[in-house]
Amino acid sequence: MVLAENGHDVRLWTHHQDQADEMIATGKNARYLPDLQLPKNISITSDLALALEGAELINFVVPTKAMRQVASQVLAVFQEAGVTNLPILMHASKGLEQGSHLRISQILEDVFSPLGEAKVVVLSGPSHAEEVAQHDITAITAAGTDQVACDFVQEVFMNDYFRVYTNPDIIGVELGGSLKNIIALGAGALVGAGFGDNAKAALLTRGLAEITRLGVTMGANPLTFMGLSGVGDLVVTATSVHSRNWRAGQQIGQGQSVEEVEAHMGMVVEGLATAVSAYELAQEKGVEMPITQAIYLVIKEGLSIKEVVTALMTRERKGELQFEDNLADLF
Ligand SMILES: NC(=O)c1ccc[n+]([C@@H]2O[C@H](COP(=O)([O-])OP(=O)(O)OC[C@H]3O[C@@H](n4cnc5c(N)ncnc54)[C@H](O)[C@@H]3O)[C@@H](O)[C@H]2O)c1
Ligand SMILES: O=P(O)(O)OC[C@H](O)CO
Repeated sequence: MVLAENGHDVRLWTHHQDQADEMIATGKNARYLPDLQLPKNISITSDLALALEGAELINFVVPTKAMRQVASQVLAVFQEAGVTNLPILMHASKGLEQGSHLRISQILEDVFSPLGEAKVVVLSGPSHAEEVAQHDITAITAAGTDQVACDFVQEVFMNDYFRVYTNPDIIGVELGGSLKNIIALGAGALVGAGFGDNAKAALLTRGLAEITRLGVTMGANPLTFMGLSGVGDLVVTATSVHSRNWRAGQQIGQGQSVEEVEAHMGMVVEGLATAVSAYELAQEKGVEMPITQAIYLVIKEGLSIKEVVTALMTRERKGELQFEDNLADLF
């Protein structure tokens, strides 16, 4: 909707034929934004080849677990059409691939490698779709290693209610956006289990510390986690009723099983799968992530929120900074 309102011709592809038919007939997206009329310059189709023809920018926004499959479908269309020059590939999804622990841009680079080196940009930051669609003020980050591609994404998306900053640190931006969902689940779980504001503040702060710890190990710039895609997205997701991750956490904190919560949400709760991937990645890299581990134990071993909170609070004593730390050495 932002792109269309900025005057660009947009093609919206869905794999559900009936959803496409309904949107074409009504001009509305009844399932996601029932009260809003879609701009007229969005054409809707379930024909992927039609959606891709001549596109300058492709935006992938399917759940992480569907990303490789959908990207492979796009590759097949390109190969069939004899495309040799890849358009800019962009995504706005937040997660790590199960098993490989790859970031989304790495999945896209991998899938499209038969056609050469892909220019991938991620658009990530504090942004609930419901609020963007109503023109509420949003500021977000376009990150990638190709500056021209990032500038292009910034240019086409920016307007007076949607402000885009560029950032070359795609590792940090993708990890910030993915890992905050684990902490948002935890924040909802604390509320569901009856804990208060002190607990929430402690979780967000120590959550950001462990996100940064894994991020820096993976090659990110620590300052990215102080930005929109780091602390910004953490705050919006961990404190908002719009957040699926927060709501899922709240229900788990109230005693519902993970399976029940996932089945009833009707939309992806990325933090559940990301907690497992991030825990495995942290183990592999030898990075301490106690909150992620706690959420992992709730998901995989069925521990209750109260049990993991007690375990977190009674861990060995620590320093927030070390007495021998030099501020200049921290970054
Ligand atoms: N909703 C938001 O406000 C928001 C904001 C920023 C980022 N994100 C991220 O965007 C991604 C998608 O989130 P969403 O809220 O749109 O989730 P969603 O569960 O609503 O799924 C998005 C779309 O993907 C489609 N889809 C699912 N599996 C598919 C497959 N195998 N093939 C083709 N299409 C498939 C669904 O039908 C749906 O139309 C997530 O990674 C999420 O973290 C969402
Ligand atoms: O609804 P959630 O929890 O998937 O969060 C949506 C976005 O990531 C917020 O920026």
